[in-house]
Amino acid sequence: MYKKLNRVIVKHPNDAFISQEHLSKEWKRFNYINEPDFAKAQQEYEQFLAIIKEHVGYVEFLPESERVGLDSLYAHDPVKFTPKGAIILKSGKTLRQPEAEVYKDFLQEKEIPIVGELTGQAVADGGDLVWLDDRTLLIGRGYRTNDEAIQQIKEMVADQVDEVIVVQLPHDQGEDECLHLMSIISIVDEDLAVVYSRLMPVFLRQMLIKRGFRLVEVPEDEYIRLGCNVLALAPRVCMVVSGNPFTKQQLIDAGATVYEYDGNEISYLGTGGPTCLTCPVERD
Ligand SMILES: NC(=[NH2+])NCCC[C@H](N)C(=O)O
Repeated sequence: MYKKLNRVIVKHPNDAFISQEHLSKEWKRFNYINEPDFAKAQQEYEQFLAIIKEHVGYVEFLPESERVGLDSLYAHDPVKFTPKGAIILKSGKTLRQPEAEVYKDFLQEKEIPIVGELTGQAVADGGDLVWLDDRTLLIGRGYRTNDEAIQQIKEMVADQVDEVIVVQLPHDQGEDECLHLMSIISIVDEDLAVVYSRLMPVFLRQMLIKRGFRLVEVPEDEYIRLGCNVLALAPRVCMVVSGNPFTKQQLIDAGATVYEYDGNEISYLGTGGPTCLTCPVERD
Protein backbone atom coordinates (compact mmCIF):
# COMPACT_ATOMS: atom_id res chain seq x y z
CA MET A 1 0.00 0.00 0.00
CA TYR A 2 1.03 3.52 -0.68
CA LYS A 3 -1.35 5.80 1.22
CA LYS A 4 -0.06 8.15 3.89
CA LEU A 5 1.22 6.18 6.87
CA ASN A 6 -0.28 7.31 10.17
CA ARG A 7 0.75 4.66 12.62
CA VAL A 8 3.50 2.03 12.64
CA ILE A 9 4.98 -0.59 14.93
CA VAL A 10 8.74 -1.10 14.91
CA LYS A 11 11.36 -2.74 17.10
CA HIS A 12 14.61 -1.14 18.12
CA PRO A 13 17.85 -3.15 17.61
CA ASN A 14 18.58 -2.56 21.32
CA ASP A 15 15.61 -4.85 21.97
CA ALA A 16 16.07 -7.30 19.07
CA PHE A 17 19.84 -7.57 18.63
CA ILE A 18 20.42 -6.90 22.37
CA SER A 19 24.24 -6.73 22.36
CA GLN A 20 27.32 -7.60 20.31
CA GLU A 21 27.73 -10.72 22.39
CA HIS A 22 24.21 -11.82 21.62
CA LEU A 23 24.71 -11.13 17.90
CA SER A 24 27.95 -13.16 17.89
CA LYS A 25 26.14 -16.10 19.38
CA GLU A 26 23.05 -15.94 17.22
CA TRP A 27 23.71 -14.61 13.72
CA LYS A 28 24.59 -17.95 12.14
CA ARG A 29 21.59 -19.69 13.64
CA PHE A 30 19.35 -17.02 12.12
CA ASN A 31 21.12 -17.37 8.77
CA TYR A 32 22.43 -13.80 8.52
CA ILE A 33 24.94 -12.98 5.78
CA ASN A 34 27.47 -11.95 8.42
CA GLU A 35 27.61 -10.79 12.02
CA PRO A 36 26.07 -7.31 12.34
CA ASP A 37 28.03 -4.64 14.24
CA PHE A 38 25.84 -3.61 17.15
CA ALA A 39 27.03 0.00 17.44
CA LYS A 40 26.66 0.56 13.71
CA ALA A 41 23.23 -1.05 13.78
CA GLN A 42 22.19 1.43 16.46
CA GLN A 43 23.46 4.35 14.39
CA GLU A 44 21.74 3.13 11.24
CA TYR A 45 18.53 2.65 13.13
CA GLU A 46 18.56 6.24 14.42
CA GLN A 47 18.81 7.41 10.82
CA PHE A 48 15.99 5.11 9.78
CA LEU A 49 13.84 6.21 12.72
CA ALA A 50 14.42 9.91 12.08
CA ILE A 51 12.89 9.52 8.60
CA ILE A 52 9.98 7.49 9.96
CA LYS A 53 9.28 10.01 12.73
CA GLU A 54 9.32 12.90 10.30
CA HIS A 55 6.49 11.29 8.33
CA VAL A 56 4.49 9.13 10.69
CA GLY A 57 2.44 10.51 13.60
CA TYR A 58 2.44 7.43 15.84
CA VAL A 59 5.44 5.17 16.18
CA GLU A 60 5.19 2.32 18.66
CA PHE A 61 7.92 0.00 19.83
CA LEU A 62 7.67 -3.71 20.46
CA PRO A 63 9.28 -4.64 23.77
CA GLU A 64 12.37 -6.75 24.31
CA SER A 65 11.43 -10.36 24.98
CA GLU A 66 13.41 -13.47 25.80
CA ARG A 67 10.93 -15.49 23.79
CA VAL A 68 12.14 -14.07 20.43
CA GLY A 69 15.40 -13.63 18.51
CA LEU A 70 17.29 -11.34 16.13
CA ASP A 71 14.66 -11.46 13.39
CA SER A 72 12.12 -9.76 15.65
CA LEU A 73 13.75 -6.56 14.36
CA TYR A 74 11.68 -7.14 11.23
CA ALA A 75 8.39 -6.09 12.79
CA HIS A 76 6.46 -6.44 9.55
CA ASP A 77 6.29 -10.22 9.50
CA PRO A 78 4.38 -11.65 12.49
CA VAL A 79 1.10 -9.82 11.75
CA LYS A 80 -0.72 -8.24 8.82
CA PHE A 81 -3.06 -5.32 9.18
CA THR A 82 -6.35 -5.10 7.37
CA PRO A 83 -8.48 -1.94 7.61
CA LYS A 84 -10.41 -3.64 10.45
CA GLY A 85 -7.44 -4.85 12.48
CA ALA A 86 -4.58 -7.31 12.62
CA ILE A 87 -4.29 -10.90 11.49
CA ILE A 88 -1.89 -12.79 13.75
CA LEU A 89 0.32 -14.94 11.54
CA LYS A 90 2.68 -17.84 12.19
CA SER A 91 6.05 -17.59 10.48
CA GLY A 92 7.21 -20.06 7.86
CA LYS A 93 10.64 -19.78 9.56
CA THR A 94 10.29 -21.95 12.67
CA LEU A 95 12.76 -19.86 14.68
CA ARG A 96 10.48 -16.85 14.23
CA GLN A 97 7.22 -18.46 15.29
CA PRO A 98 7.29 -17.21 18.91
CA GLU A 99 7.24 -13.60 17.61
CA ALA A 100 3.49 -13.83 16.98
CA GLU A 101 2.60 -14.47 20.64
CA VAL A 102 4.64 -11.50 21.82
CA TYR A 103 2.95 -9.36 19.16
CA LYS A 104 -0.49 -10.55 20.20
CA ASP A 105 0.15 -9.57 23.83
CA PHE A 106 1.40 -6.19 22.67
CA LEU A 107 -1.65 -5.51 20.49
CA GLN A 108 -4.02 -6.56 23.26
CA GLU A 109 -2.26 -4.31 25.73
CA LYS A 110 -2.54 -1.38 23.29
CA GLU A 111 -6.17 -2.29 22.54
CA ILE A 112 -5.45 -2.59 18.84
CA PRO A 113 -8.13 -4.80 17.21
CA ILE A 114 -7.31 -8.32 16.04
CA VAL A 115 -9.49 -9.81 13.30
CA GLY A 116 -8.13 -13.35 13.30
CA GLU A 117 -5.27 -15.72 13.87
CA LEU A 118 -3.81 -18.55 11.82
CA THR A 119 -4.41 -22.00 13.24
CA GLY A 120 -3.32 -25.61 12.63
CA GLN A 121 -0.69 -26.17 9.96
CA ALA A 122 -1.05 -22.71 8.41
CA VAL A 123 2.11 -20.59 8.11
CA ALA A 124 2.52 -17.14 6.60
CA ASP A 125 4.87 -14.16 6.91
CA GLY A 126 3.67 -10.57 6.62
CA GLY A 127 6.24 -10.10 3.86
CA ASP A 128 4.17 -12.33 1.60
CA LEU A 129 1.00 -10.25 1.92
CA VAL A 130 0.85 -7.13 -0.22
CA TRP A 131 -2.11 -4.77 -0.49
CA LEU A 132 -2.26 -3.71 -4.12
CA ASP A 133 -5.02 -1.26 -3.24
CA ASP A 134 -7.77 -1.00 -0.58
CA ARG A 135 -9.70 -3.95 -1.96
CA THR A 136 -7.05 -6.20 -3.51
CA LEU A 137 -4.70 -8.41 -1.53
CA LEU A 138 -1.79 -10.26 -3.15
CA ILE A 139 -0.45 -13.32 -1.33
CA GLY A 140 2.87 -14.91 -2.23
CA ARG A 141 2.82 -18.68 -1.96
CA GLY A 142 6.36 -19.82 -1.27
CA TYR A 143 8.45 -21.37 1.46
CA ARG A 144 7.19 -18.91 4.09
CA THR A 145 3.46 -19.02 3.27
CA ASN A 146 1.50 -22.20 2.55
CA ASP A 147 -1.87 -23.02 0.98
CA GLU A 148 -3.55 -23.60 4.32
CA ALA A 149 -2.68 -20.08 5.43
CA ILE A 150 -3.91 -18.63 2.15
CA GLN A 151 -7.25 -20.37 2.67
CA GLN A 152 -7.59 -19.08 6.23
CA ILE A 153 -6.58 -15.54 5.29
CA LYS A 154 -9.08 -15.52 2.42
CA GLU A 155 -11.84 -16.36 4.88
CA MET A 156 -10.69 -13.71 7.35
CA VAL A 157 -10.64 -10.88 4.80
CA ALA A 158 -13.66 -12.01 2.72
CA ASP A 159 -15.78 -9.02 3.83
CA GLN A 160 -12.98 -6.52 3.21
CA VAL A 161 -11.69 -7.36 -0.25
CA ASP A 162 -12.91 -7.78 -3.81
CA GLU A 163 -10.06 -10.05 -4.72
CA VAL A 164 -7.28 -12.12 -3.20
CA ILE A 165 -4.66 -12.92 -5.83
CA VAL A 166 -2.23 -15.76 -5.17
CA VAL A 167 1.26 -15.28 -6.58
CA GLN A 168 3.40 -18.40 -6.91
CA LEU A 169 6.94 -17.62 -5.72
CA PRO A 170 10.01 -19.30 -7.23
CA HIS A 171 12.45 -21.57 -5.40
CA ASP A 172 15.36 -19.23 -6.29
CA GLN A 173 18.04 -19.73 -3.61
CA GLY A 174 16.11 -22.30 -1.67
CA GLU A 175 14.18 -22.82 1.50
CA ASP A 176 16.67 -21.31 3.91
CA GLU A 177 16.90 -17.94 2.17
CA CYS A 178 14.28 -15.31 2.77
CA LEU A 179 12.27 -14.70 -0.38
CA HIS A 180 8.97 -12.93 0.21
CA LEU A 181 6.56 -11.43 -2.26
CA MET A 182 7.76 -8.11 -0.83
CA SER A 183 11.28 -8.98 -1.96
CA ILE A 184 10.15 -8.60 -5.57
CA ILE A 185 7.47 -5.91 -5.49
CA SER A 186 6.81 -2.64 -3.64
CA ILE A 187 3.81 -0.43 -4.34
CA VAL A 188 4.74 3.25 -3.97
CA ASP A 189 1.68 4.92 -5.47
CA GLU A 190 -1.58 3.98 -7.13
CA ASP A 191 0.25 3.79 -10.46
CA LEU A 192 3.86 3.18 -9.47
CA ALA A 193 5.50 -0.10 -8.42
CA VAL A 194 9.11 -1.13 -7.89
CA VAL A 195 9.71 -4.63 -9.22
CA TYR A 196 12.34 -7.28 -9.77
CA SER A 197 10.83 -8.78 -12.90
CA ARG A 198 13.22 -11.71 -13.20
CA LEU A 199 11.60 -13.45 -10.23
CA MET A 200 8.09 -12.33 -11.07
CA PRO A 201 5.49 -14.56 -12.72
CA VAL A 202 4.46 -13.22 -16.10
CA PHE A 203 0.78 -12.90 -15.13
CA LEU A 204 1.64 -10.54 -12.26
CA ARG A 205 3.78 -8.27 -14.40
CA GLN A 206 1.12 -8.18 -17.11
CA MET A 207 -1.61 -7.51 -14.55
CA LEU A 208 0.29 -4.57 -13.08
CA ILE A 209 0.79 -3.06 -16.52
CA LYS A 210 -2.86 -3.63 -17.40
CA ARG A 211 -3.91 -1.88 -14.19
CA GLY A 212 -1.91 1.15 -15.25
CA PHE A 213 1.22 0.75 -13.12
CA ARG A 214 4.48 2.24 -14.25
CA LEU A 215 7.22 -0.21 -13.29
CA VAL A 216 10.56 0.74 -11.80
CA GLU A 217 12.79 -2.17 -12.75
CA VAL A 218 15.47 -3.02 -10.19
CA PRO A 219 18.75 -4.36 -11.63
CA GLU A 220 20.24 -7.54 -10.20
CA ASP A 221 23.02 -5.93 -8.13
CA GLU A 222 20.49 -3.60 -6.48
CA TYR A 223 18.01 -6.43 -5.90
CA ILE A 224 20.72 -8.07 -3.80
CA ARG A 225 21.09 -4.81 -1.83
CA LEU A 226 17.31 -4.86 -1.19
CA GLY A 227 16.63 -2.12 -3.75
CA CYS A 228 13.27 -3.67 -4.54
CA ASN A 229 12.11 -3.29 -0.95
CA VAL A 230 10.80 0.27 -0.86
CA LEU A 231 8.61 1.64 1.92
CA ALA A 232 5.87 4.07 0.91
CA LEU A 233 5.52 6.79 3.57
CA ALA A 234 2.85 8.49 1.44
CA PRO A 235 1.98 8.36 -2.26
CA ARG A 236 5.29 8.84 -4.13
CA VAL A 237 7.16 9.55 -0.89
CA CYS A 238 9.33 6.60 -0.07
CA MET A 239 12.34 5.16 1.66
CA VAL A 240 15.10 2.88 0.34
CA VAL A 241 18.32 1.41 1.69
CA SER A 242 21.28 3.47 0.46
CA GLY A 243 23.45 1.95 -2.26
CA ASN A 244 20.66 1.59 -4.81
CA PRO A 245 21.37 4.58 -7.09
CA PHE A 246 19.75 3.23 -10.25
CA THR A 247 16.49 2.37 -8.53
CA LYS A 248 16.54 5.68 -6.66
CA GLN A 249 17.03 7.68 -9.86
CA GLN A 250 14.19 5.87 -11.60
CA LEU A 251 11.90 6.67 -8.67
CA ILE A 252 12.91 10.32 -8.84
CA ASP A 253 12.30 10.32 -12.59
CA ALA A 254 8.82 8.95 -11.88
CA GLY A 255 8.14 11.96 -9.62
CA ALA A 256 8.85 10.36 -6.26
CA THR A 257 10.65 11.82 -3.26
CA VAL A 258 13.18 9.29 -2.00
CA TYR A 259 14.71 9.10 1.48
CA GLU A 260 17.68 6.86 2.15
CA TYR A 261 19.21 5.32 5.25
CA ASP A 262 22.38 3.29 5.60
CA GLY A 263 21.22 -0.24 6.21
CA ASN A 264 24.15 -2.57 5.92
CA GLU A 265 23.79 -3.91 9.49
CA ILE A 266 20.05 -3.58 10.06
CA SER A 267 18.87 -4.46 6.56
CA TYR A 268 21.37 -6.12 4.23
CA LEU A 269 22.92 -8.60 6.68
CA GLY A 270 19.53 -9.84 7.91
CA THR A 271 17.80 -9.53 4.50
CA GLY A 272 15.16 -7.09 5.72
CA GLY A 273 14.58 -3.75 4.01
CA PRO A 274 12.56 -0.75 5.17
CA THR A 275 9.18 -2.42 4.64
CA CYS A 276 10.32 -5.38 6.75
CA LEU A 277 11.47 -3.08 9.58
CA THR A 278 8.08 -1.40 9.72
CA CYS A 279 4.62 -2.75 10.44
CA PRO A 280 2.02 -0.38 8.96
CA VAL A 281 -0.94 -0.29 11.37
CA GLU A 282 -2.93 2.48 9.73
CA ARG A 283 -2.77 4.40 6.49
CA ASP A 284 -5.13 7.17 5.26
N1 LIG B 1 9.24 -8.81 5.25
C1 LIG B 1 10.45 -9.18 5.03
N2 LIG B 1 10.90 -9.31 3.81
N3 LIG B 1 11.21 -9.52 6.07
C2 LIG B 1 12.54 -9.96 6.00
C3 LIG B 1 12.84 -10.83 7.15
C4 LIG B 1 14.28 -11.27 7.18
C5 LIG B 1 14.56 -12.26 8.26
N4 LIG B 1 15.97 -12.45 8.42
C6 LIG B 1 13.91 -13.61 7.94
O1 LIG B 1 14.56 -14.44 7.40
O2 LIG B 1 12.76 -13.84 8.22
